[in-house]
Amino acid sequence: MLLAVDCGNTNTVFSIWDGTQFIGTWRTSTEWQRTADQYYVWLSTLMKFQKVEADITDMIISSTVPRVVFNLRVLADRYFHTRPIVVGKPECRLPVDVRVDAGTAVGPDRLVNTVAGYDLFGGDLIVVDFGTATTFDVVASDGAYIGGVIAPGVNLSLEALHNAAAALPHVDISKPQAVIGTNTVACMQSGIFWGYVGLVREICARIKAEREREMRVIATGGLAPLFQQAVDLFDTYQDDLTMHGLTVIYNYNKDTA
Ligand SMILES: Nc1ncnc2c1ncn2[C@@H]1O[C@H](COP(=O)(O)OP(=O)(O)O)[C@@H](O)[C@H]1O
Ligand SMILES: CC(C)(COP(=O)(O)O)[C@@H](O)C(=O)NCCC(=O)O
Ligand SMILES: [K+]
Repeated sequence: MLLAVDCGNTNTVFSIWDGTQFIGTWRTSTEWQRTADQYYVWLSTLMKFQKVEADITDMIISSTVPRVVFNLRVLADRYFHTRPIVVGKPECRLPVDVRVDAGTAVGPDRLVNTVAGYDLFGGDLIVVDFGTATTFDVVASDGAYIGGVIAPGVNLSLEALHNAAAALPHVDISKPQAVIGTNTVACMQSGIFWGYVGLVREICARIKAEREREMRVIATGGLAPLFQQAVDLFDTYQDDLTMHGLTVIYNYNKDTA
């Protein structure tokens, strides 16, 4: 079975794919110091607890944090006796083209999102990923990744306000009742929530205008549901988009090995 690992700047997600479906998914915070032994104790404990029986024989990794890959490689070698496929490394082939400026190291999560989006929906897509950063990945009609947009993440923006201004508290994001806030927390939530709605609308509209075509907008990532339920910004919300992309890339590399 396949262990797929999606490591973002905030969270790392492990999923086990039995060839047909994901039979277990677990999330931990991203810490590059975590060792292979620590990962294994954590993972095997949760698997036992949820009675997930899996003979892991293969592993694929996408990591936006280069430093964590070393210990994940040790995990693969020591506990699963396999060499992982690492997205972004030359030996990992992608089923789509990447058409960006020479020398650009595109975030592997964005490449995986592109592959997943194209596999599920075909071309002419905008994938919006609400992670630590909010990324927009533009997928051409032939499935190629042709660039995109990187904006500060929702929680990052709230943290920045709190860190930079002495009188602004730490607040969690939620949809405010009104645009005009009548207390500090409501004012901050309004600025970030409605500011983000505007950001997503404007960027998607400009991408479509630049491409001179209609494009499907897919949302994924931790905070996508908040925006999905609150306003009409996306055509589709796809919770496990990145994980799906990892299985597609894994199969592609196996088939063309
Ligand atoms: N269900 C949730 N509700 C609220 N915040 C969440 C939820 N899931 C994730 N987040 C927050 O959203 C941000 C993005 O999370 P995630 O998509 O895991 O980021 P990354 O892939 O960059 O690690 C983080 O700040 C995280 O704490
Ligand atoms: C933009 C990102 C920080 C997003 O990471 P995430 O929010 O998923 O942790 C990541 O994709 C990255 O480090 N990209 C490298 C630069 C690029 O994609 O062009
Ligand atoms: K991500």
